[in-house]
Amino acid sequence: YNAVNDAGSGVGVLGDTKPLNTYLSSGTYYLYDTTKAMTGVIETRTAANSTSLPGNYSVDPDNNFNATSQRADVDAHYYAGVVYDYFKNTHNRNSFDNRGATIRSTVHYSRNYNNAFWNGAQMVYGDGDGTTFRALSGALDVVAHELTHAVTERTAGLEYQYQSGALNESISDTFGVFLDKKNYLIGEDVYTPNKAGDALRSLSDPGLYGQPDHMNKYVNTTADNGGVHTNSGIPNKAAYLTISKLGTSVAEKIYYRALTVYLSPKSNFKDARSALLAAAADLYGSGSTQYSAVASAWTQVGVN
Ligand SMILES: O=C(O)[C@H](CCc1ccccc1)CC1(C(=O)N[C@@H](Cc2c[nH]c3ccccc23)C(=O)O)CCCC1
Ligand SMILES: [Zn+2]
Repeated sequence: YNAVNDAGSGVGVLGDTKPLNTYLSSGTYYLYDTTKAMTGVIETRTAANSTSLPGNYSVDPDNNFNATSQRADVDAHYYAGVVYDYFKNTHNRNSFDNRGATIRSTVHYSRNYNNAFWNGAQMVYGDGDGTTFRALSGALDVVAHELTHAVTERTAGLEYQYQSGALNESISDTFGVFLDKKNYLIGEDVYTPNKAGDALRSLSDPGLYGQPDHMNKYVNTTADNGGVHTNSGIPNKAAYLTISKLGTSVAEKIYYRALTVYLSPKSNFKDARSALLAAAADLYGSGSTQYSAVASAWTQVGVN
């Protein structure tokens, strides 16, 4: 039972090779990363197209996870490590609970499953049907979105309905953009694999994918827990305006402080404006250009 950490390698959903932190035990390599300063580990499992969780560990005989069937496993494991490192290195947060909790992912959930989710205990990813989605763990912004739900649950605890739910959604999309800096899109790497240039959501132009970008376009509905994936367009637009003005390294400090110090379960969009302003004032002063950029962003989306 020689349990040592091994520098494995794997091929991801987009066919790219990447290093993997694996674990050798009794001649088998596991997607089980013990290299982080956690009490827990980062572990990746497969549901093997069933819906039973957490499923069995993803394993390989030679530490080269390069089978097509392993691509979703590779990216879920690798990107979970990237997101762990982001919260630790950028915000000094040790896993989603700030106490080094194990980060567990399960891939190959169900059959042709065009979605992903955090179920309160772990991340779960479908393989997609190959038309609407390819394996959803293949997108860093999706993995960051899901793990940020866990952080939000342990901090602000934003109730997943109506405005607090849309805010919860927007926080996850915003940290998705903090991690996946190449653009202001969500899910573009895994959405409609046969169609280039589109995405699930756009923070810079929420209207592109049917989301409101101003309070006067707020959608009153009971569907989707009160339209949490629709009305997130409004705080998403404010986040875009803030990030494009201040840059990621300033914006992410303001957002993280608002999330962990000022937001609470029933916070609405107006409370979010106040929370972000309070965070900006703490970090840069109430007369700062950072403070006025946040104020301007929320005024532009009709939240004063
Ligand atoms: O984490 C979330 O907010 C979404 C969780 C959705 C879910 C909730 C409860 C049980 C199962 C699934 C998953 C993601 C999401 O935004 N899903 C949207 C859009 C979407 C994805 N696949 C779909 C298939 C049909 C309709 C909508 C969708 C949704 O479920 O609305 C986040 C990033 C990408 C996937
Ligand atoms: Zn979400």
